Amino acid sequence: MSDSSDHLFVKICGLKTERDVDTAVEAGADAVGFVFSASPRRIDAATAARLCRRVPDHVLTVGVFRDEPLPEVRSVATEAGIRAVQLHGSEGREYYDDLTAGGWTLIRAAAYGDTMPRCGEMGEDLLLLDAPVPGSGVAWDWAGGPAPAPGQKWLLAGGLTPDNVRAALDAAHPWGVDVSSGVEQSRGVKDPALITAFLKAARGRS
Ligand SMILES: O=C(O)c1ccccc1N[C@@H]1O[C@H](COP(=O)(O)O)[C@@H](O)[C@H]1O
Repeated sequence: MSDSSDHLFVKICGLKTERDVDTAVEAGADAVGFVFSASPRRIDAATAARLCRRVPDHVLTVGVFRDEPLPEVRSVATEAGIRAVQLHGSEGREYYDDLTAGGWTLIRAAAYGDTMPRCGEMGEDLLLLDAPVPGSGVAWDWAGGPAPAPGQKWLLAGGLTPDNVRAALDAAHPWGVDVSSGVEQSRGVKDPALITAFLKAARGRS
């Protein structure tokens, strides 16, 4: 993961095909995400393993989970060969400690709400602030409330698109962004042109 303060980290999530992965990598994504939870984007560990083999080392491979049992998370993450685990449910501290000990980078997803989480308080490496329903394509009020304290590593997600990502960055100043629905032609089906447009817009090259 790049630690450069002027580099915007961009994760493209919910990839299911070789074309999705190749497009995201060629467009300059820093991370690609594979969903292992109930979702139109869900893939199995064997498919993810095949896709991960196409991903160069400088791009982080992330598995997305939501309240699956810890042994299942470990087993799927191992078989898929992903390097990071993103947890979206009410997973306890034991998940973070166990998976950190196993060598995975941990991303903790939290819905934006009344209490502002702090990056690292569960042992995670990265915090992700999302809409209440993950993967719904619904945005939250990025500009309307408090953001994590400056200097924290956090990703903004929820309803981002090539058209609104610049405004979201200007309003919330996250360390990085994460998108799924906003780069799809239909629910669960990625659009290569939208993936490329999102990367260009996020990096200010539109
Ligand atoms: O994408 C899903 O279906 C999903 C399912 C379960 C947990 C997380 C999921 N996706 C995450 O949601 C955001 C992106 O949301 P959006 O579609 O761009 O609004 C991202 O963190 C995904 O990893």
